[in-house]
Amino acid sequence: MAIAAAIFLSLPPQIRRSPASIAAPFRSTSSLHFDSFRSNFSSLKNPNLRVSASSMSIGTPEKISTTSFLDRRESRFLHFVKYHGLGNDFILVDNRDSTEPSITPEQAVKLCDRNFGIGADGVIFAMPGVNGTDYTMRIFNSDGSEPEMCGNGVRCFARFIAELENLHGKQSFTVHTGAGLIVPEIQEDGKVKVDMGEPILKASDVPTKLPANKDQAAVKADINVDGVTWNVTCVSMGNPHCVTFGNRQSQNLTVDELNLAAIGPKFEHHEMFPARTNTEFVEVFSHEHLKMRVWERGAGATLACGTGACAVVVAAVLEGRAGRSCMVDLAGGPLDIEWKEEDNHVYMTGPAEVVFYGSVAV
Ligand SMILES: N[C@@H](CCC[C@H](N)C(=O)O)C(=O)O
Repeated sequence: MAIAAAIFLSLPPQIRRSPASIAAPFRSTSSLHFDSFRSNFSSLKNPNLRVSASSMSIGTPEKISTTSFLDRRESRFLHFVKYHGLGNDFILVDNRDSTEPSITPEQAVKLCDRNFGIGADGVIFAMPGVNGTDYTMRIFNSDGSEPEMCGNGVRCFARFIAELENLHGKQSFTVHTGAGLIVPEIQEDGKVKVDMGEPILKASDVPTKLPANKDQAAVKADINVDGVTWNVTCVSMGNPHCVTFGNRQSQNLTVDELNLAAIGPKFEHHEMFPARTNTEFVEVFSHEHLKMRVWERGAGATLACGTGACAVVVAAVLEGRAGRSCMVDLAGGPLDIEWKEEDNHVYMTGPAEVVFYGSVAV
């Protein structure tokens, strides 16, 4: 697999354009243009990794328009745009012409590799809608598994669709996902507010084998992980989450002190989670302000997890630790989450940004 053609980077924060123009980042005349690096990259150890063009210029007019770039349909090349939502990064693929993803899970693993590929937490496919929805979103994690939903991913998805369809300003879409209907809405300021639907609390549907309470939910349940008894609440946002605020040794976590790489996989593969699990470790600052670190199923430690932040607020409400509307700090930045009493839906608001676009031979 060779990475080829032009790679364009979005502007660094200090020279980013106004929010209104961020909606059309590719059309900027001042994007960093990395047409470059042939010599640098050719010396890399991976002979399959190539960036083909040959000059680097900053502040040049664009040489390839977004539309012409994404409209190319050479069969050997996969054209992509890389986005991130608070550092949770994805390779977005225009798959609107087919109901099957254009690459396999094995190819996704290679593309997501941060040393030998493009580097990402997952690959997201924009596909035709079903059952009257505008679009379908599918995603492969960086380990090739397919989750039901991705919160940061769906914000990136909305911005990707707006770019593909040349839409500006406030826009909303209905998106079919493995978690059912999800409705992202691009706001005037460029952030994306997403109706993430209702949380699933029934333990067997999360799924978890942990003991349930009278409402069939696993709330404040004890789980032994590697000799430590953790107190957890399990929530599905379409995908499974195990949320913890502490363990027997430390009732209130200081999340920066955790060795996530050591403890995360032990939760992910714990026998109490038949579909594996995402795990959120949470510190409570106040009733409206939480901080979390996440170990994601199929992707490991990531800088942010949208479904995870939603699950955290639901769990915090169920445990009486926070109100229904919270700011959740993640390693990549904050998300605003609200679990509305009126409709029982969770709403997530946060950014989604282009990183670069390019092509890869597959
Ligand atoms: N980072 C995502 C979640 C992606 C899926 C997750 N790894 C899973 O397997 O469930 C988010 O922002 O929600």
